[in-house]
Amino acid sequence: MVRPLLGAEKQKGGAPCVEVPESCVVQLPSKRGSAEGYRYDFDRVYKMSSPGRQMFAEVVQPLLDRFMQGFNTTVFAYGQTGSGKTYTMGTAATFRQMSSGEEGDGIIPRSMRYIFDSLTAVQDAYDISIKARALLCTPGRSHHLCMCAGAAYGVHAPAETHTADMVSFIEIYQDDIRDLLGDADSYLPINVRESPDRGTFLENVQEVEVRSVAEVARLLEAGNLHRAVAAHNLNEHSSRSHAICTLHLEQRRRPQAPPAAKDIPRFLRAKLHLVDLAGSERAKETGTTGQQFAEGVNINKGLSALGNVIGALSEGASRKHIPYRDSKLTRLLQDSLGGNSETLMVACVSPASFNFEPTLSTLRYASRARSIQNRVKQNNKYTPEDEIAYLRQQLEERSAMVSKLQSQLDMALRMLKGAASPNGVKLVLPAHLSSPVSPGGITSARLSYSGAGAY
Ligand SMILES: Nc1ncnc2c1ncn2[C@@H]1O[C@H](COP(=O)(O)OP(=O)(O)OP(=O)(O)O)[C@@H](O)[C@H]1O
Repeated sequence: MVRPLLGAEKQKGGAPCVEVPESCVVQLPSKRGSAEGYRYDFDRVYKMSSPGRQMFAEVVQPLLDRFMQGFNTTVFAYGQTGSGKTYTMGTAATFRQMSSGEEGDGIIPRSMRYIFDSLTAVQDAYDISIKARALLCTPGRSHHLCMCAGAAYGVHAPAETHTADMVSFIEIYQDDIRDLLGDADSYLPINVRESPDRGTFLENVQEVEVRSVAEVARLLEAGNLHRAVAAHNLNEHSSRSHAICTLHLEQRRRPQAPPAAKDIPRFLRAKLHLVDLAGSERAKETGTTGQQFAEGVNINKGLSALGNVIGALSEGASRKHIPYRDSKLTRLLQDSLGGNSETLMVACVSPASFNFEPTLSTLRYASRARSIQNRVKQNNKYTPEDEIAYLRQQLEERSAMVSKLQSQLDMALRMLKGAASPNGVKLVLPAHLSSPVSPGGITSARLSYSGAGAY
């Protein structure tokens, strides 16, 4: 993704130096100005101010379709500070942008709307219930698709399935994972764990249930308020952490599914990581000191660990050890980088001539990543433990709903009993409703009135 030259870059004397001669090619001039230059081929290159709609339709949407068919998916933006990662991902989208839809929207708002719309459309057609959960935790125009072939299903979540989403939104700040929507006072450490079924996952993160784009938007907007951001010479709103928004989707065929739906997988589970990395930076150019300088050092350290993992993976089977454990970022993205995930890397670059070196480095980085071949599989294994966890969750949800209804009814009854009627209306309650309501009272409660006039 090659963003436009910014006003501040023009003022600094920057001239455009990135060429896009074809839709899949990026060129940089040679450092000495000879005709040779540097040329890189990618799956697709965008050079425009509002690439959102086209880029989403061409490269993100097909991945989301696979995600809804049970394949793990990752989209991550990489590039130097100020190159347009947050803009491209749409990480800082407000509630309004996320839920209404605008031309300049980035990948995250578009993805959320697309996923919920797709699931809702299927629900309308087939009477499917959709449920989402939100889980939150701490810390170009060029891109590369590392995709592996796999059997695709024509329709995802067809008739009579139950679906559930869980979103997590975290930041990794100075190699510390922080829950962006969780309880800031929580003392429980957030750890990266691994399991054969779930791959890498986070322990001790809060889960919040969501059922619509609006609910996810509200959570992500709130999470963004907690994200570490600061101004420096190259970006007024520079992200000081890596942000990872994760959506977990589970689809379960209903027992009463019609015979036509019997050949669809009984169970599908997949996770989608949407990652806005902090940008690589040089203190000489950003002019950072003190705390911001320390942040920059940590950002570069995490990115260098990521570079080492990509480098090792690009060597293929000859490389036995992949240094995932060198940083929390690479541990958390282990599946995305070299495991069971279809991954899209969006390499963001500035066109300004004075950013030549970081741009060249980003293109080299993306070019190496392009040779990585992941092995993906559809996640459709359904174990007895899954069934137990599902039933337990259903039970907890229903108990919570009953408690909520009880307290609402108790409150309403107290208000009714305490109110004095101006025209002599007397409220008569059944005896069992005179005291706080029992669970059985919810279905049997009836209010009756005696006396004249409306209350
Ligand atoms: N495609 C684009 N069209 C117009 N402006 C853009 C585009 N991409 C980025 N910008 C502008 O460039 C500036 C830097 O973008 P952004 O904050 O997304 O960079 P970043 O790579 O996330 O930086 P950092 O790593 O410091 O967080 C912002 O002012 C943003 O509005």
